[in-house]
Amino acid sequence: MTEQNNTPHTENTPEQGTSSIDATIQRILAADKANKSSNGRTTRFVADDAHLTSTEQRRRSVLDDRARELAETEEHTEHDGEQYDLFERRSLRRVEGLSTELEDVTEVEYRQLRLERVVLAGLWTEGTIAEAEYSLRELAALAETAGSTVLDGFIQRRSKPDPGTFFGSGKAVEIKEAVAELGADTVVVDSELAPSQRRGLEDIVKVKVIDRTGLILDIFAQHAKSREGKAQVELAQMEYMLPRLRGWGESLSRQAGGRVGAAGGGIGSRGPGETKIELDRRRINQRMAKLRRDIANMKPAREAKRANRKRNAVPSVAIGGYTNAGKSSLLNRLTDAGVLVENALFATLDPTTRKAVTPDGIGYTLSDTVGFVRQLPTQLVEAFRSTLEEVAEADLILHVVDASHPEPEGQIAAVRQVLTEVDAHQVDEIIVLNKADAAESHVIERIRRREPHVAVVSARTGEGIEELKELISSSIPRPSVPLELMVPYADGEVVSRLHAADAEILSTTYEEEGTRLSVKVRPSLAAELAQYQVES
Ligand SMILES: Nc1nc2c(ncn2[C@@H]2O[C@H](COP(=O)(O)OP(=O)(O)OP(=O)(O)O)[C@@H](O)[C@H]2O)c(=O)[nH]1
Ligand SMILES: [Mg+2]
Repeated sequence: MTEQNNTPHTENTPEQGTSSIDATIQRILAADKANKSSNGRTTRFVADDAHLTSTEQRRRSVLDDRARELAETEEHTEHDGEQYDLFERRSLRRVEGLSTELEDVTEVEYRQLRLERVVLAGLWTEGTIAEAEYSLRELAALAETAGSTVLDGFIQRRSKPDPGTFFGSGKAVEIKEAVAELGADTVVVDSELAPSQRRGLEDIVKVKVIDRTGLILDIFAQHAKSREGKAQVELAQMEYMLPRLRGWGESLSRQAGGRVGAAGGGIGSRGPGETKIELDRRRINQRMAKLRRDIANMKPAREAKRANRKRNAVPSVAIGGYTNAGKSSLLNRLTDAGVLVENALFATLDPTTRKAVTPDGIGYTLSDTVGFVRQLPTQLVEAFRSTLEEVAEADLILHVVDASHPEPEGQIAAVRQVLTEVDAHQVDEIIVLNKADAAESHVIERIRRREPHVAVVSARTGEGIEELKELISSSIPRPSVPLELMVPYADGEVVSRLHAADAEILSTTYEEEGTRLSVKVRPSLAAELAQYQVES
């Protein structure tokens, strides 16, 4: 990414907007303030901490677990959480405490914005308030992973997003107020925004607005290491950026240029600006075409490897699951792979494949994959399709679940949705409930009851790992050709090979002429062993 500043730069200084829009907002704000001081009150939003892991507690301390209501009146109580109508009217909850540095992914190579201090905002349209809070807390973790500091977070109860400003202009003004008060430079919204909604909201809050998709793309961009991974992320970013090209910074630059009327357009959005956007668009399209070609060219190498594994009939096991569930830790536990384990979201983007053996000596491959997350951007699923398809071709999926999460069901569902999108849903699956050392037993029991194939493990302590190995062993395709062999002692390496390779050794006896073995092997190996075959 280079900093080119082709588009007018957005500065986040409060005094910048001097247009009529700004004046209007100031007026609304002043009126709102007056309103508030007459009946405003702040309460703490208390949640049950007992089930949290240390990670979540740390995260919470950043959030300070405060969800305050901004537009609140005297008669409001916590029970209003269940009263939809009340929430409709005054429903902006606030959760404090976040900051970072974030590269503006929607501007890939066009502009780089540093985001240091962010405010989060999400809509609570369905489910429980607890679920809405998990989602916002996850957004906080994502923002921190991207390098931001989270200052505060808000949840608004609303049946559906406002088409113009997502939160509705009234609530947006409240967010603006919080942004100004906290000195935030960015608002991160916990959904994907339509380009017009992002613009509408940016118009009001007066700082940069990015959405969940943009944030996740940014993390992927920071973490991609392989050439293929980088190309895939860049392609996803461009796909995301293209329809939003008009958007970034436009609202503020439009004001700077003196906006005429409220109907859009006006000075600064036509003429050279328009030409520039067309140029950008063409450049991006060209670049995307090149990326697609590059990615397609990288595919054969991986396919060749895969074909090789298939030819040798080595069973493949894919580790999949929600981000931070402990997939890499499990791979390390099962194979000593030494893969990076990090308490960070999307630590792994490039799939790692390692050899592993079952306790009775059957070889298989084990691959770590990119983690999933709720609302994984479709652009990413598309761009990473070739990587994800590897999961679809596996013989078995170890679906790793963070059992220390109070409600892992939502994560399980999110993962399965992505698996379905890449046609991996018909592959055999073992639910691996990881982090058993930190999990609540009732959560484990609940999932055990729901799921047919469950293993409970702790990649950290090693608990349950042996049982998981047995389960993998009985779930992968086993060698199927029974052979009776007599191997002369002079050909000792054949016996060691049988031990090392993919054979099930049922019995071994040492006789005069050599070693007699009763084995089961894969068809390819059976052909090679024909010369040693004897009657049983
Ligand atoms: N308490 C506990 N923590 C664990 C366990 N397994 C993994 N962790 C922690 O969970 C965090 C994430 O582990 P990773 O193995 O990097 O998770 P991942 O699923 O590969 O994550 P991404 O690659 O980011 O999607 C790390 O801080 C691990 O130390 C476990 O069994 N118990
Ligand atoms: Mg990982």
